[in-house]
Amino acid sequence: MAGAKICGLSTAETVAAALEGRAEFIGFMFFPKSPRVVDPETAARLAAPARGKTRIVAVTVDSDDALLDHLAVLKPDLIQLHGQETPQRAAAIRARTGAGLIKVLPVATAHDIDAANHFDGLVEHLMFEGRPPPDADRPGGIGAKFDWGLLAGRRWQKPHFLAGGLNPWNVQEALDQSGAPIVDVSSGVERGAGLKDPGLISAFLEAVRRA
Ligand SMILES: O=C(O)c1ccccc1NCC(=O)[C@H](O)[C@H](O)COP(=O)(O)O
Repeated sequence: MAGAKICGLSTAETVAAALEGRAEFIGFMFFPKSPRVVDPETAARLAAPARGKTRIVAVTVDSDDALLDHLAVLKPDLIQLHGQETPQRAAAIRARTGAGLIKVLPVATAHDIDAANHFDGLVEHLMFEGRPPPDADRPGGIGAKFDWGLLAGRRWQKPHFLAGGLNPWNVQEALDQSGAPIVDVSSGVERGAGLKDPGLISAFLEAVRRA
């Protein structure tokens, strides 16, 4: 069975829905322009009932060291690198924080997937997400899909994530086409910008379980 991550949580009700549906990962967003942004103290409060039951992920975009240090109040299991971080910067973040890393690679073509080789073994998980259009105001969480078949038969040292444009109605097809071991969703379980819906979270996790 595939694993699932529910990303961009900002309320106790939606954290509870993710836990109830047995999400393996939950994500909190620390990119200031995101409609899902929370501060580290709020994330720590929301994450308290989840600790030890699921893996807690802090999503960052080309973060400076001050934010990384501030994330200590959350004690994330993993830090998601969603910007232009190089392998050298990823190694420095791992050393500074002691957290495992998820490195996100934006994908439009098969060539984009090769970039993963620079991070394989260095990070705990790779994540492949549809490449946002050039005029997007943020590098993720906008429902951008790619050809899921590009991942078929591909494996790296640790299980990888598929992300971008998934929802309760297409996740089975995405898993069938990609063979991805873990899926990640944000806007596909929302009823409005940044507003996660507990019912959609449950439906997504149920669809992953059934796939
Ligand atoms: O969610 C955001 O606003 C965001 C901003 C900047 C970087 C990353 C962001 N989100 C990351 C994610 O939530 C995941 O990549 C997500 O699974 C994919 O988003 P979606 O296509 O909306 O499901």
